[in-house]
Amino acid sequence: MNAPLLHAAPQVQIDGLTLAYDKKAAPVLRGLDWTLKPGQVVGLLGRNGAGKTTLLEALLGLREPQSGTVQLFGQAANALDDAARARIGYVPQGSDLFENLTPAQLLAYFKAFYPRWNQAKVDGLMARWAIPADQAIGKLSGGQQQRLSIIRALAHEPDLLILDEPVASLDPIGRRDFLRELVDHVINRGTTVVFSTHILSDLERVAFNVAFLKDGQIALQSPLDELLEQTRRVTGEATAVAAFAKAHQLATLASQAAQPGQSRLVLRGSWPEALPEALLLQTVTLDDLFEVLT
Ligand SMILES: Nc1ncnc2c1ncn2[C@@H]1O[C@H](COP(=O)(O)OP(=O)(O)OP(=O)(O)O)[C@@H](O)[C@H]1O
Repeated sequence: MNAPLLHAAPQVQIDGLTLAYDKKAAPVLRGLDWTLKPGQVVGLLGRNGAGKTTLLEALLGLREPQSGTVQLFGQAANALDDAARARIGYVPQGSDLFENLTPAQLLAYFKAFYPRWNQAKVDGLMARWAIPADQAIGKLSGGQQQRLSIIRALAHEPDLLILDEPVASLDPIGRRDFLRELVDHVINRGTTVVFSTHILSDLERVAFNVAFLKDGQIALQSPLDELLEQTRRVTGEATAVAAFAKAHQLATLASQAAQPGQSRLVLRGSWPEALPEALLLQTVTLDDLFEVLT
């Protein structure tokens, strides 16, 4: 997997994004800041209704925020020129395909818009994923439509690929094939990828970074390995846990239910070699992190 070019100019730069559907209710996105560098692969995590789709649509300039700015490749997301637009691939959560066209007609239509269209890749994926080229899209199964949407998004070899729950209606074989395509041919050529999913095991296979969306903001973004390495659940007598966290400057990610007089904290930081015997330290999984950070 390519290392992200962390010194390079960001491909996505979001500053102070606030977006509400209903002016009377709390906004879905609340002053959100987010930066994606070229080659970064980020899994976007959040509970149902947290605002992942809203964020991805705003990122693509498809939703007008109340305040804040979104820049893609240094241009305003809602006023991209054609060259910048051609560098983006998007697989939306629902099908946005023209139901009366056939897959062959749809792909021929999109081919005309993209200078960098890889027909060999399209033909290969259409055959491998067994999509009937000449049947109306409306008559394909949900999984077949999702595969077609993925082929359409990959065909022009985008530099920025936005995937909103791309595997939701794929069977296990389809998911495995898609993840393999993503790792072997998309991530390896340095594409910046944002991938929202609720299937955490998929994310562990693909995403180098994870970003947690909570209360309308990116609560935390980190390389996944680093985050798992740095985080432990610590249980013990409340004052001893607090003193330990303070002494080693560990950040509290969450406080969980414990026996009276005890506390159980999820702490993040760099851990000392020698650990006090009175405290119980446990490693955490991505599922645990999802629970405490979303
Ligand atoms: N078009 C819309 N009009 C009004 N409210 C909307 C609209 N789209 C989404 N919402 C609301 O905004 C909030 C965020 O929705 P969004 O679809 O962005 O969440 P999500 O994190 O993608 O959820 P899920 O994991 O269920 O797909 C929800 O409360 C939802 O009801």
